[in-house]
Amino acid sequence: MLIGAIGDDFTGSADLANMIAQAGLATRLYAGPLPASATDEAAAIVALKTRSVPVAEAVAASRAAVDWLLKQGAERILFKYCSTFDSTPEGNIGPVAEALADDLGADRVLFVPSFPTTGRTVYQGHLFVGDRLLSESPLAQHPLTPMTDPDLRRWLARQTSQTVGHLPLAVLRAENAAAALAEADARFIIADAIDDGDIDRLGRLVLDARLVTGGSAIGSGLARALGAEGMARGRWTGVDGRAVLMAGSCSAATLGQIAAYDGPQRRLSVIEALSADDTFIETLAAWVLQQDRPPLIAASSPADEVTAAQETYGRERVATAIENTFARLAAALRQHGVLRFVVAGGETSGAVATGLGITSFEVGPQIAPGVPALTAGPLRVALKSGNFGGRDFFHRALEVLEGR
Ligand SMILES: Nc1ncnc2c1ncn2[C@@H]1O[C@H](COP(=O)(O)OP(=O)(O)OP(=O)(O)O)[C@@H](O)[C@H]1O
Ligand SMILES: O=C(O)[C@@H](O)C(=O)CO
Repeated sequence: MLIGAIGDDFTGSADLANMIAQAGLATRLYAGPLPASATDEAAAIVALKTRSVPVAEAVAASRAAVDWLLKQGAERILFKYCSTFDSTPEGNIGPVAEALADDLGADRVLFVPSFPTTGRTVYQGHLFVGDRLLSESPLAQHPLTPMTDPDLRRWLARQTSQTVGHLPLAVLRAENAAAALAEADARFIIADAIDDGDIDRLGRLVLDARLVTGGSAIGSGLARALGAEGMARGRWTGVDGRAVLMAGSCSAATLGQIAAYDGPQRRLSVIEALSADDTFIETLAAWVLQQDRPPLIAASSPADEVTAAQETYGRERVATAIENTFARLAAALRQHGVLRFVVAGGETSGAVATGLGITSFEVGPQIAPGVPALTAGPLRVALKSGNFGGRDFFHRALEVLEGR
């Protein structure tokens, strides 16, 4: 296993799997109880749910997953977090990186959140989303991990007792970058990177490191540095079976994709989700099966409606009810022979994968930057982070899952 990786959320892990697979490595995404032994793919990604859980829980789950990867023969470890460095002053990026660095005996660890294709870049130690500083982007208002400081050196330093340094762009692009890095007097180093050339430079720099951390782009830089391009890849085949689309993400991108989808649509209301019994699930499944074209079921609402529902019923309660409804619906539809599932939203995707009883996926072609087509037995699945994909994402996903 050339790359063993953990991701701190579900669709972020799928994003990483996509980037590594696109670079040419056969890749498997694990998303549930880990099997006794891994299959023989060159890259394995374990999807965790550690971004917003208490620090100790995140550290324990990450260490256990890395231990499993090492037992499967992983030659190097990649810790994937969000390209917008989603975390709080307590963690979880710093504490998890610290525990892994200790376990792996890594005396220098690079932090590479940059994902240039999606406009997330780091320059002078500051993270940009498009042409805005992170703290002036919508991420500053994130409900769980508000990113109010764009200086990643300062942000990471709050989360860890390790020394935090910086690899400036000019040094990265110079001939002697490796020597300069070797002499850095900090254990944790935030790396500048503003384009894919920088990502490739960083991929080469970390080739011999036991541990690297970052967004999904460094996964592809590393894979390319490993010469992945020439390696054999699994053959993707689509399926032309029944399909369903499910949206639980309320991001602006997902709301636009729902508005643009011209197939049959049905809303799943908060009230319905809170009181969903078996009869409701079967009725919803029957509606899906009656449609001539792939139908979309969406709970997604604009921010003010989400806030109102959360204030009335409780944030956790609403989220869990909607996620459980999608999970049960997916299980029922699977029983009725649905083979293609397209899901929008990280938490929603995790719930649906669990409902379908999937514990690992083979990674296929890219549907959109950050979103791969996935195979699990006879099923073809697309799991999309809230903010990813163009307006025609749902159509595009159905086409790719069908093999077109
Ligand atoms: N109408 C609604 N009112 C309140 N909560 C909702 C509503 N619709 C969906 N939700 C909940 O909002 C959450 C959306 O999170 P999810 O991770 O699926 O999407 P996201 O945050 O856009 O995606 P990502 O984490 O990939 O960026 C889920 O827990 C979902 O159940
Ligand atoms: O890195 C990203 O932007 C995504 O993979 C992600 O983790 C979104 O939550």
